[in-house]
Amino acid sequence: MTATATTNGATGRTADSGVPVVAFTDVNKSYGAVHAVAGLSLELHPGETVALLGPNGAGKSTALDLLLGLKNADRGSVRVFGATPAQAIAAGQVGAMLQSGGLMEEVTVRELVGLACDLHPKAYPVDQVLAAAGITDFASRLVDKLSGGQEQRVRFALATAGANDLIVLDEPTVGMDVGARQAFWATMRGQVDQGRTVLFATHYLEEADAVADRVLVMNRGRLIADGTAAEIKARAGARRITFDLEGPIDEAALRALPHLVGLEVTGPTVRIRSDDADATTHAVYGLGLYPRNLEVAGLGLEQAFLALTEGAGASAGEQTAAGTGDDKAGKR
Ligand SMILES: Nc1ncnc2c1ncn2[C@@H]1O[C@H](COP(=O)(O)OP(=O)(O)OP(=O)(O)O)[C@@H](O)[C@H]1O
Repeated sequence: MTATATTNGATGRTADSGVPVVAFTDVNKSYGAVHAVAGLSLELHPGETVALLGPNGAGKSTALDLLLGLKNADRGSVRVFGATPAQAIAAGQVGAMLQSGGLMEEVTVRELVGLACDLHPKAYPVDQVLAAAGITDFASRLVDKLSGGQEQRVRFALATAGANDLIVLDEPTVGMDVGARQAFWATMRGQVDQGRTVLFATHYLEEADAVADRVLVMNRGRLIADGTAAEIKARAGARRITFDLEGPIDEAALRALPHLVGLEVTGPTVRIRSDDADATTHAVYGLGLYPRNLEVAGLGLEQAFLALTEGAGASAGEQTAAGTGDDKAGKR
C-alpha cells in the first residue's frame, strides 16, 4: 500500500521550516512480551538519505509502521513535520513503499498509477511518474501479470506520485535484479536532489553504504548506532588484520592483544578486528610471533554491522524482539 494523501489537510510545516522531518521521542511498541521497538528516539532532517539496518526482527518495519501511523505507539511520541503521521500523510507530505500489501488487481499499471495521482494533493502528471519509475514500457500491462521486480517498481511509482517531502521505503529493491536496482537508486538520487528526505530499511548493506549519507542500526527494538557508514565502520573497530601462523596457536595470548575488538582463528589463519591496527600488529610481533601473509584492511559495512549487532545482542538483558520465537502471523 502507499501512504499518499487522500485529503488536503495541512500540517502547516514545510521541509525547510526548521522542524525535524521525523521525530521519535522515547517510542515503545510491544506485542505481548516482545518489545518490537524499545525507547526509540531519533530525528531526521531535510535532504537526508537514511538507511535503516538491523537483523530480522530488529523492529525496522514496526518503526516504519509507527512513522506512517499504521500502528500506534504504546508510549512516546512520533511526529512527522511537527504533526501526527496521519496529518502529514493527509497533507501529501509522505510517500511510502512497504514490503507487503497487495496491489489492486485487474487494472493496468497506468490506471493504478493514475489513481494514485488523482488522490494526491500535489500530484505529478501520470506520464512523468511512469517515466521516473522506469515503468512506461509495461504501463499497459495488467498489474497481476507483473514479475516481482516490476511490481516493486510500480510500488515505487505509487510512492512518488506527488511532491512528497519524505519518502519511506521498506526493503525497496527486494526482487529487483542488479540493473533494476541501479536504475532504482539513480531515480531515488533524483528525488533527493530535489530536497526530499528518504528513509529506507534494507538488508543490502552495500546499498546502504553506497546510497545513504546516514545509517541507523537497530537491534532488538533499540537504536544501537547512528552515523555515516564510515563512522559506523569505525565504531565497530576500524581495521581487520589477517595473517597465518605456523604451529600451535595460543588463542589466550592473542585475545590479550591491545585494541582487540574481535578474534577468529580458523586453522593456521588468524583474523583480528582492531580499533588500532598499528598497535595490535606491533604487539603481535612483540609476542615473538612471525605472522605470514599479513593483511590490514578496513572493515566493510557488513562486518561492522555484524560486530555491532553481535555485541548488542550479547548485552541485551531483557526479553526483546530477537530470539523469542514469537509469532509473526499477525504482521500486516
Ligand atoms: N503484528 C505482530 N504481532 C506480533 N509480533 C509482531 C507483529 N509484528 C511484528 N512482530 C514482532 O516484532 C518484532 C519486530 O518485528 P519487525 O517486523 O518490526 O522487524 P524487522 O526489523 O522489520 O524484521 P525483518 O527484517 O525480518 O522484516 C519481531 O519479533 C516480530 O516477530
